[in-house]
Amino acid sequence: MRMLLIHSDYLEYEVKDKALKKPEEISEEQKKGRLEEVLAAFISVEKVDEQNPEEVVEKAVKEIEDVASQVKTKNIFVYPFAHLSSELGSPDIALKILKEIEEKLKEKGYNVKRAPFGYYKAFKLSCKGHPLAELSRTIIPGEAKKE
Ligand SMILES: Nc1ncnc2c1ncn2[C@@H]1O[C@H](CO)[C@@H](NC(=O)[C@@H](N)CO)[C@H]1O
Repeated sequence: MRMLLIHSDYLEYEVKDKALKKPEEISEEQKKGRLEEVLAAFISVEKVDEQNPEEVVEKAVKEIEDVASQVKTKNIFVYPFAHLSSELGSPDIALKILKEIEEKLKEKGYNVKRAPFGYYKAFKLSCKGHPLAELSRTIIPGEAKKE
Protein backbone atom coordinates (compact mmCIF):
# COMPACT_ATOMS: atom_id res chain seq x y z
CA MET A 1 0.00 0.00 0.00
CA ARG A 2 1.18 3.53 -0.80
CA MET A 3 -0.17 6.40 1.25
CA LEU A 4 0.24 10.17 0.76
CA LEU A 5 -0.70 12.08 3.90
CA ILE A 6 -1.53 15.79 3.57
CA HIS A 7 -2.47 17.94 6.56
CA SER A 8 -4.86 20.49 5.11
CA ASP A 9 -7.09 23.43 6.07
CA TYR A 10 -9.84 21.55 4.21
CA LEU A 11 -10.42 18.91 1.57
CA GLU A 12 -13.51 18.92 -0.60
CA TYR A 13 -14.46 16.66 -3.51
CA GLU A 14 -17.20 16.37 -6.08
CA VAL A 15 -17.91 13.17 -8.02
CA LYS A 16 -17.71 13.79 -11.78
CA ASP A 17 -17.86 10.49 -13.64
CA LYS A 18 -17.49 6.73 -13.33
CA ALA A 19 -13.89 5.56 -13.52
CA LEU A 20 -14.79 1.85 -13.21
CA LYS A 21 -17.54 -0.12 -14.97
CA LYS A 22 -18.99 -0.92 -11.53
CA PRO A 23 -18.03 1.83 -9.07
CA GLU A 24 -19.17 1.81 -5.44
CA GLU A 25 -22.90 2.57 -5.17
CA ILE A 26 -23.33 5.97 -3.54
CA SER A 27 -26.17 8.20 -2.36
CA GLU A 28 -26.82 11.71 -3.71
CA GLU A 29 -25.33 13.05 -0.49
CA GLN A 30 -22.05 11.19 -1.06
CA LYS A 31 -21.49 12.90 -4.42
CA LYS A 32 -19.93 15.83 -2.59
CA GLY A 33 -17.98 15.98 0.64
CA ARG A 34 -15.83 18.33 2.70
CA LEU A 35 -13.86 18.24 5.93
CA GLU A 36 -12.01 21.11 7.63
CA GLU A 37 -8.71 20.87 9.54
CA VAL A 38 -8.18 17.43 8.06
CA LEU A 39 -5.50 14.82 7.57
CA ALA A 40 -6.11 13.57 4.04
CA ALA A 41 -4.90 10.01 3.38
CA PHE A 42 -4.59 9.38 -0.36
CA ILE A 43 -4.29 5.59 -0.62
CA SER A 44 -3.28 3.22 -3.41
CA VAL A 45 -3.95 -0.39 -2.45
CA GLU A 46 -1.36 -2.67 -4.08
CA LYS A 47 -1.31 -6.25 -5.27
CA VAL A 48 1.02 -7.30 -2.47
CA ASP A 49 -1.58 -6.14 0.09
CA GLU A 50 -3.84 -8.99 -1.01
CA GLN A 51 -1.52 -11.42 0.77
CA ASN A 52 -2.63 -10.11 4.16
CA PRO A 53 -5.34 -7.41 3.99
CA GLU A 54 -6.00 -7.49 7.73
CA GLU A 55 -2.38 -6.70 8.52
CA VAL A 56 -2.25 -3.90 5.95
CA VAL A 57 -5.39 -2.33 7.44
CA GLU A 58 -3.90 -2.50 10.93
CA LYS A 59 -0.58 -0.96 9.81
CA ALA A 60 -2.31 1.79 7.80
CA VAL A 61 -4.55 2.74 10.75
CA LYS A 62 -1.51 2.90 13.01
CA GLU A 63 0.39 5.15 10.60
CA ILE A 64 -2.62 7.46 10.18
CA GLU A 65 -3.16 7.64 13.96
CA ASP A 66 0.51 8.39 14.48
CA VAL A 67 0.52 11.35 12.06
CA ALA A 68 -2.91 12.57 13.19
CA SER A 69 -1.68 12.82 16.77
CA GLN A 70 1.46 14.67 15.66
CA VAL A 71 -0.50 17.24 13.62
CA LYS A 72 -3.21 17.33 16.28
CA THR A 73 -6.33 16.54 14.28
CA LYS A 74 -9.10 14.01 14.72
CA ASN A 75 -10.52 14.63 11.23
CA ILE A 76 -9.42 12.06 8.66
CA PHE A 77 -10.28 11.86 4.96
CA VAL A 78 -9.73 8.36 3.49
CA TYR A 79 -9.31 9.02 -0.24
CA PRO A 80 -8.98 6.17 -2.77
CA PHE A 81 -6.19 7.26 -5.13
CA ALA A 82 -5.00 4.91 -7.89
CA HIS A 83 -2.00 7.07 -8.84
CA LEU A 84 0.63 6.20 -6.26
CA SER A 85 1.58 2.75 -7.57
CA SER A 86 2.06 0.85 -10.81
CA GLU A 87 1.05 -2.41 -9.10
CA LEU A 88 -2.53 -1.72 -8.04
CA GLY A 89 -4.55 -4.34 -6.22
CA SER A 90 -7.97 -5.45 -7.48
CA PRO A 91 -10.80 -2.94 -7.00
CA ASP A 92 -12.88 -5.38 -4.92
CA ILE A 93 -10.14 -5.95 -2.36
CA ALA A 94 -9.03 -2.31 -2.46
CA LEU A 95 -12.54 -1.13 -1.58
CA LYS A 96 -12.78 -3.69 1.22
CA ILE A 97 -9.46 -2.51 2.69
CA LEU A 98 -10.41 1.17 2.46
CA LYS A 99 -13.76 0.53 4.16
CA GLU A 100 -11.98 -1.38 6.93
CA ILE A 101 -9.55 1.51 7.49
CA GLU A 102 -12.52 3.89 7.70
CA GLU A 103 -14.35 1.66 10.18
CA LYS A 104 -11.34 1.09 12.44
CA LEU A 105 -10.59 4.81 12.62
CA LYS A 106 -14.24 5.56 13.48
CA GLU A 107 -14.11 2.89 16.22
CA LYS A 108 -11.10 4.71 17.65
CA GLY A 109 -13.06 7.97 17.85
CA TYR A 110 -11.88 9.81 14.74
CA ASN A 111 -14.21 11.93 12.61
CA VAL A 112 -13.78 10.10 9.28
CA LYS A 113 -15.05 10.63 5.76
CA ARG A 114 -14.21 8.33 2.87
CA ALA A 115 -14.36 9.60 -0.71
CA PRO A 116 -16.36 7.37 -3.10
CA PHE A 117 -14.51 4.52 -4.79
CA GLY A 118 -14.35 4.05 -8.57
CA TYR A 119 -15.06 7.58 -9.73
CA TYR A 120 -13.30 10.54 -11.26
CA LYS A 121 -13.61 13.34 -8.74
CA ALA A 122 -12.77 17.02 -8.67
CA PHE A 123 -11.12 17.96 -5.40
CA LYS A 124 -9.70 21.00 -3.61
CA LEU A 125 -7.10 20.84 -0.90
CA SER A 126 -5.25 23.49 1.09
CA CYS A 127 -2.00 22.00 2.38
CA LYS A 128 -0.83 23.73 5.55
CA GLY A 129 2.83 23.66 4.52
CA HIS A 130 4.38 22.94 7.94
CA PRO A 131 7.18 20.32 8.13
CA LEU A 132 4.77 17.42 8.86
CA ALA A 133 2.08 18.54 6.38
CA GLU A 134 3.29 16.30 3.53
CA LEU A 135 4.27 12.72 4.34
CA SER A 136 4.23 9.38 2.49
CA ARG A 137 4.17 5.83 3.82
CA THR A 138 4.68 2.45 2.16
CA ILE A 139 3.00 -0.47 3.91
CA ILE A 140 3.85 -4.10 3.07
CA PRO A 141 2.28 -7.14 4.76
CA GLY A 142 4.94 -8.66 7.04
CA GLU A 143 4.27 -12.14 5.72
CA ALA A 144 4.48 -10.90 2.11
CA LYS A 145 6.56 -13.36 0.10
CA LYS A 146 9.67 -11.68 -1.29
CA GLU A 147 9.76 -12.52 -5.05
N1 LIG B 1 -6.00 -0.34 -6.02
C1 LIG B 1 -6.72 0.79 -5.83
N2 LIG B 1 -6.43 1.61 -4.82
C2 LIG B 1 -7.14 2.75 -4.64
N3 LIG B 1 -8.18 3.14 -5.43
C3 LIG B 1 -8.50 2.32 -6.45
C4 LIG B 1 -7.79 1.12 -6.70
N4 LIG B 1 -8.33 0.53 -7.80
C5 LIG B 1 -9.34 1.30 -8.20
N5 LIG B 1 -9.46 2.39 -7.40
C6 LIG B 1 -10.55 3.37 -7.51
O1 LIG B 1 -11.09 3.28 -8.84
C7 LIG B 1 -10.79 4.46 -9.57
C8 LIG B 1 -10.25 4.07 -10.93
O2 LIG B 1 -9.01 3.45 -10.76
C9 LIG B 1 -9.85 5.26 -8.73
N6 LIG B 1 -10.09 6.69 -8.90
C10 LIG B 1 -9.11 7.56 -8.59
O3 LIG B 1 -8.01 7.23 -8.21
C11 LIG B 1 -9.49 9.04 -8.77
N7 LIG B 1 -8.43 9.88 -8.20
C12 LIG B 1 -9.68 9.36 -10.23
O4 LIG B 1 -8.59 8.96 -10.93
C13 LIG B 1 -10.18 4.81 -7.32
O5 LIG B 1 -11.32 5.49 -6.82
